[in-house]
Amino acid sequence: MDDCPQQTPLFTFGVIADIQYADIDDGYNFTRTRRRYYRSSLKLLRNARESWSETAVKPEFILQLGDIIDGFNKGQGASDRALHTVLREFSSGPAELHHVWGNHEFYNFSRSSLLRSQLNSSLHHGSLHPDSLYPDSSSPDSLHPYSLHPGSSSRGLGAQAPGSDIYAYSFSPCPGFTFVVLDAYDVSLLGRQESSEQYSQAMDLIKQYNTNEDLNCPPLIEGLQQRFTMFNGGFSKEQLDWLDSILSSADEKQERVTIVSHLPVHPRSTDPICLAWNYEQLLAVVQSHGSVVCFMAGHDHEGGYHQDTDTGVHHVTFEGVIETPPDSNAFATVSVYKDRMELKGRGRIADRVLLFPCLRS
Ligand SMILES: Nc1ncnc2c1ncn2[C@@H]1O[C@H](COP(=O)(O)OP(=O)(O)O)[C@@H](O)[C@H]1O
Repeated sequence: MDDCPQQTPLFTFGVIADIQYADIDDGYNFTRTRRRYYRSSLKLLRNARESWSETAVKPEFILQLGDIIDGFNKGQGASDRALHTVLREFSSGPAELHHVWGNHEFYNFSRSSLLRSQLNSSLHHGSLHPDSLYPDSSSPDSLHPYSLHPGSSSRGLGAQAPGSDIYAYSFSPCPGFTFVVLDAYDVSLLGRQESSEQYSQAMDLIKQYNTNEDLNCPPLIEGLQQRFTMFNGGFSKEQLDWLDSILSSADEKQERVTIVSHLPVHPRSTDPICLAWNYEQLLAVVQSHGSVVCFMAGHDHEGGYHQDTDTGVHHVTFEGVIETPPDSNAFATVSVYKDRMELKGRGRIADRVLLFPCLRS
């Protein structure tokens, strides 16, 4: 009997990426190779939400992997309205939300307003109030997420990244399992004030590789160096050190960890133009811990998958809603067992069984 796969999941969760809603006509990606369905993305989100509401085993939480609304909203003065529309669609869903931040979050909002918004799920997880997207902007510092210390709650919020404004935190939906939300634009030209030290450092870094006047234009047309564009970013040393400490603790407790980020970090799980700037450093941290089982990302709307041969870690890049035709879908429901995760994809997203690698001591 022991050899029979366990049939009842310990818990389930939903995943959706790159909704990029805007109340505008369809368009195309920059190279005009793929259609973007800006209004339809809301309908596909509704399909996902209805499916999650109707399933027998309700998801414990939903991972929204970033780019929830499109940057075009900003030019139309529609950022708040579009975000409100999308969050209202989510709010009737069955589960708490964990939001990841992507480049389009920063096209619409400043980092400081994001930290105070509903998109900071380390503050708001589980309770959506779409009528108050922007809590009082003079909210007291006591509301600031990083006033919390690295903790060890068995459910809900765990540790949060140090530093004044890094949006990264961990949570544990079930004993033995930890999820880590990473901030892939911690080192970036996006969301950083031009007068800031962080902006200067990001500019120094990108200019080592990209000499184009338009830094959104990749430095090369192929190869890994393409990733040094302004629509990507990376992880600071503080965030990497924080992740390292979270994973050390998970190793000790023999937990299984899933990391989520807008940007993918494995070159074989994505078009290299979508990789995080310092993906090698992130992979090195993951490699030095046995607890990580999966890395989930968005950004590359075509999706991708690779199981790292050294670590056994599954790198899943989810197909984006925005480039999914209205008669299809792009969301997933993941059932977690003690030895595996079963990913049930809908529409463009493939089904996968993600067996956990052996625990390393
Ligand atoms: N090859 C490119 N050259 C110049 N600008 C680009 C290029 N690709 C994307 N951009 C610009 O970068 C920004 C982000 O691109 P976009 O396709 O919207 O990103 P995403 O894939 O996250 O939706 C947009 O302003 C877009 O015009």
